[in-house]
Amino acid sequence: MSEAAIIDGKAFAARLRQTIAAEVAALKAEHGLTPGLAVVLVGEDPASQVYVRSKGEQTLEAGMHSETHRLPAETSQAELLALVERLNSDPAVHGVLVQFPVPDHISQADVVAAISPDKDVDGLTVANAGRLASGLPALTPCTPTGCMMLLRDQLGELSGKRAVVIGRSNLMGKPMAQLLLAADCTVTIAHSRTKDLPAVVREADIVVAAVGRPQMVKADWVKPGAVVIDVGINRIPKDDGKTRLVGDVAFDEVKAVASAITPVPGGVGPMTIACLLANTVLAAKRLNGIGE
Ligand SMILES: Nc1nc2c(c(=O)[nH]1)N[C@@H](CN(C=O)c1ccc(C(=O)N[C@@H](CCC(=O)O)C(=O)O)cc1)CN2
Repeated sequence: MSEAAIIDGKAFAARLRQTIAAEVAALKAEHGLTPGLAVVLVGEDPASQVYVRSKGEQTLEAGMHSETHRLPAETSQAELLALVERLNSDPAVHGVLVQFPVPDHISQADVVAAISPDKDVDGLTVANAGRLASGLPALTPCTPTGCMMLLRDQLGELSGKRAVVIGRSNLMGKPMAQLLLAADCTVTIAHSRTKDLPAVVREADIVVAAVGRPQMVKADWVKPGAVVIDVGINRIPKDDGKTRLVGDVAFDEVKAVASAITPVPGGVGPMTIACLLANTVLAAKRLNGIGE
């Protein structure tokens, strides 16, 4: 059997951003509407700082309004919620995102609950999660939305495929399973308590690994010909004392078995911010009564 195709998420995301920039230009010209995204970062987590900077840069590159609110780690929950409230009622802002993780003294659930569902470009509010689960139009979380785009591009029709999602987070595992279900896949959500995980994963035509355990999914877990989407972003030490980025999948061995696989880096990661821009445009259109 030949080696897996490597799914180039970086190139796909770059094309998606171009399409979004063209749509933004049309919205400005035809409706005088500039979609706006506000990103809030609390504290100085180094990875979050990089992601938030990229979000701001890519928002501007797409021709959109961008604002980044950097708050000190000691910011109280009340202060953060007051800022979210202000952004909820700011007409120049169509998407509000609070970067995670937030410091321990702040409740992530309370922050999500404060975001207006109409501006919830992370797709995390109960309203958007419920709409997705009910088959209603929703803003859907960015990383799973990006995974679906890569899967559709790779496989075309997803209906009838058996999919296993490893991980059950609100940001990734649960919405991924809902999106696959909406595409008529037969979906299993596996997690840390799943018995005989390798056997469960071996049933899948589509494997989505979002568990946060470096290189956990091995070659003998994967059905030959399956498509493997690796959502993990784990830094592991190298021999020279530096670190390198790996996913949740043992890439070098699994690529000999799968028909297609996303690399880390350069697979799913870049799709997250591209889909955030897409969600912001969608939110701006819905808030202004412009048809999709
Ligand atoms: N409010 C949110 N917080 C977080 C989210 C989210 O969707 N909403 N996701 C992650 C972080 N994230 C975006 O916020 C993100 C993660 C990874 C990438 C990416 O492009 N990764 C690159 C590698 C980058 C590196 O070297 O570290 C890749 O995989 O190629 C973009 C965005 C947690 N928080």
